[in-house]
Amino acid sequence: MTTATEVAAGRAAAGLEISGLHKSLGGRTIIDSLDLTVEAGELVSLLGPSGCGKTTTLRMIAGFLTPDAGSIQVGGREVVRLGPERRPSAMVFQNYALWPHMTVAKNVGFPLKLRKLPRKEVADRVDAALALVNLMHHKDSRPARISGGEQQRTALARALVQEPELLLLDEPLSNLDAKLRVKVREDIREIQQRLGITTVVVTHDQEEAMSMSDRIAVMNDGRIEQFSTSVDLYSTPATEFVATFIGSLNRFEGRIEAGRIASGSGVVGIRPEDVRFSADGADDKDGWVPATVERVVPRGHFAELYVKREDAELRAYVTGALPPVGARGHARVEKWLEFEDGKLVRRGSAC
Ligand SMILES: Nc1ncnc2c1ncn2[C@@H]1O[C@H](COP(=O)(O)OP(=O)(O)OP(=O)(O)O)[C@@H](O)[C@H]1O
Repeated sequence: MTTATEVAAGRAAAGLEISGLHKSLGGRTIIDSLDLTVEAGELVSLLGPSGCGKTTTLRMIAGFLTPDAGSIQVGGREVVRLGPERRPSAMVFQNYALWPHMTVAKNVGFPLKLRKLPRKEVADRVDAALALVNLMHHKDSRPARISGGEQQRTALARALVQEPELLLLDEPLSNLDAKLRVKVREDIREIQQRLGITTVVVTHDQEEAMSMSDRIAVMNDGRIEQFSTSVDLYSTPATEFVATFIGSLNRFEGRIEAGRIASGSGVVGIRPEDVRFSADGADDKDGWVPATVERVVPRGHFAELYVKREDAELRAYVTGALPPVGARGHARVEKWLEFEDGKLVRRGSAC
């Protein structure tokens, strides 16, 4: 029998290199000269709001949609003119696209059957793929009889059984409930790392992208705004769009002067965790400005405070003892981001 390790060994890690990708649909530019390099063995998410072109990009990588211009190379080989079945990639669709009349094993083995591989080899590779996603016990079940998470794993096994050099996942968790989503994304990441398989995931969920990916390509209106690690995107967003899309932001037109929001030409962005509230002790100096708590929203392990200062209303994330609504004290902005024409120009700090 083929083991999971052999499944992995059968797969050469290959990088993906996209350059100058362009696509118009219905007379409108959907993807505009997009470049993206994914290293061998890396998991990259395409993250962005609805309609920004994530799925269109993934479908072009998979070969289901032909670009108007551009190059797509997998492992250094140009694949842009090849049909999906001739590309070294396998895609897991958002709705899984399982055949209801076939068992889990038959579903998983189907791509190999199409390639007319010997029956014994198909059986061995199906077993190995099912073992990999921990589904051997459902081998003979039909899709309707297994859970959403198990259907997702069946679809994943059907992609992995093909030993692709590149794995493509379209919104892999969108049909699962919140709790299962966390478990399945951990499973996907674990399998992806164990196999070292180059993977591109489409998602509109920033938490999902941040928890799974080596790097994230943040897309906006058919372009990549920034391509980096989640830590870097969060701390040093290149644009106001990225800063607003990744995490939460207090946004003001103007600038920070002696710890206060003052009028000016730029834009100031302040992460809620960079706002401090103190109910006692602070003086009106070092950026501490008199403030009143207007709203307290418990969020589990932290709370969101809405504090009103003379210069602005700020959202702050706080932990520990919560002040009551109406409490007076001081609030201080510890760190902030400064943007001009939508681009980051400076990171400011009160210290
Ligand atoms: N066949 C088509 N004809 C015309 N416009 C299309 C076609 N397919 C997609 N589009 C448009 O292209 C844009 C990008 O669509 P795409 O599905 O790639 O977005 P997305 O980022 O994946 O969004 P979502 O998260 O909502 O799936 C959308 O404005 C969509 O309406």
